Amino acid sequence: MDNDDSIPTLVDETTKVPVTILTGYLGAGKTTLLNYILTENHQRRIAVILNEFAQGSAMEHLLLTATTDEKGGDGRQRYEDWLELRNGCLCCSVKDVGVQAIEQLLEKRRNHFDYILLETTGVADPLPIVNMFWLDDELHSDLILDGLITVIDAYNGLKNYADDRHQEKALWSRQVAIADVILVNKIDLISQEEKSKIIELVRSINVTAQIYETTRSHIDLSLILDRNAYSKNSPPDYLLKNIPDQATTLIPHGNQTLNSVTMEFNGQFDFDKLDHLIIELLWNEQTSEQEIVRMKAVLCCSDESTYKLLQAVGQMYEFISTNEKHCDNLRNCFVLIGSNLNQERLREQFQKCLK
Ligand SMILES: Nc1nc2c(ncn2[C@@H]2O[C@H](COP(=O)(O)OP(=O)(O)OP(=O)(O)O)[C@@H](O)[C@H]2O)c(=O)[nH]1
Repeated sequence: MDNDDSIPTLVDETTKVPVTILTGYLGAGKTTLLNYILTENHQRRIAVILNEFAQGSAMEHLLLTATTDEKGGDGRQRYEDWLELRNGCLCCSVKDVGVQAIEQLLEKRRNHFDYILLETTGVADPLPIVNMFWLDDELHSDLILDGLITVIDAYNGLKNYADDRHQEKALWSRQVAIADVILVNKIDLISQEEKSKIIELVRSINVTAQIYETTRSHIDLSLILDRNAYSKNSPPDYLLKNIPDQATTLIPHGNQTLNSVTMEFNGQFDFDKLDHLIIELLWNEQTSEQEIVRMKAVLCCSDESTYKLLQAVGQMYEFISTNEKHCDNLRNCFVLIGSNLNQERLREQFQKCLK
């Protein structure tokens, strides 16, 4: 079957409001980045949402600070709204209350903003928040996940990494692991040698993220906003280029060892088998030792003439059909990031799903 027929069933992404999630350890430079974006941005009307977890109360507060150019001139206004909401179910088939609240805000402030930046607290595990925006098309949400930016304090990065061993979940490394874009900030405070070390560490955890070195979080905004990282429109060849088949060096990590595994296969996959394997890996084989936190792939399936993309964050995953024909170039590239990943075993498991 030629899957071109299935593409119209996908929602029209152009009418949705993109959400970029901003994460990073305490003092890394997130607020500095937000201020920079709100000052420099001339393309988008951005709403900033600060996410704070009130420990123990099961209540979540969302503080919205939006900068909007209401009068079309220089009449920039800032306003704040507090939302209080109960923590919701992190399930892709039920809309999270956080998402509903943001949609209501969108409704209330219609025409006031067309882009959302959601800042998580410095000690937050970003996975549940990313999963909150992992929305099935059938839910007809106005929101669409656009990307995940992690800001790193280059000066304290190695120490933050070392401190991970005292944490149950190695939060600093997880923030690095699931990012699409990583800003290695405070570059002004470190030497060339220190810079190489921190970048090598970051790259060893996440092989695919775009890494930018910044001072005071200054960055060309076109590199971090409107990235379409989870869209059917993201070009399939971004993974097919320059991704070597390898497992990054395992880095001892106390309780956990986070690494990336990249694999290339030639041929076509049996979609049902592959889908089954992904469920196994993400739902049934997640243990405290081995956990996949991020997966991306470009692949060819036997019943389709176009490339498919696979995106997974935590336990949420989706296959996205693209318009790009693979012709006879049957390359398949997979990137998996997680703790204690065994490349040999994974390779065997994927190999068995080939036709
Ligand atoms: N030297 C230097 N200082 C920076 C840089 N970026 C930010 N800072 C300073 O670092 C401090 C922390 O920056 P913030 O932007 O508040 O960091 P944050 O990530 O929002 O911190 P939390 O709100 O605690 O999570 C501030 O005093 C900033 O002025 C940088 O590139 N170089």
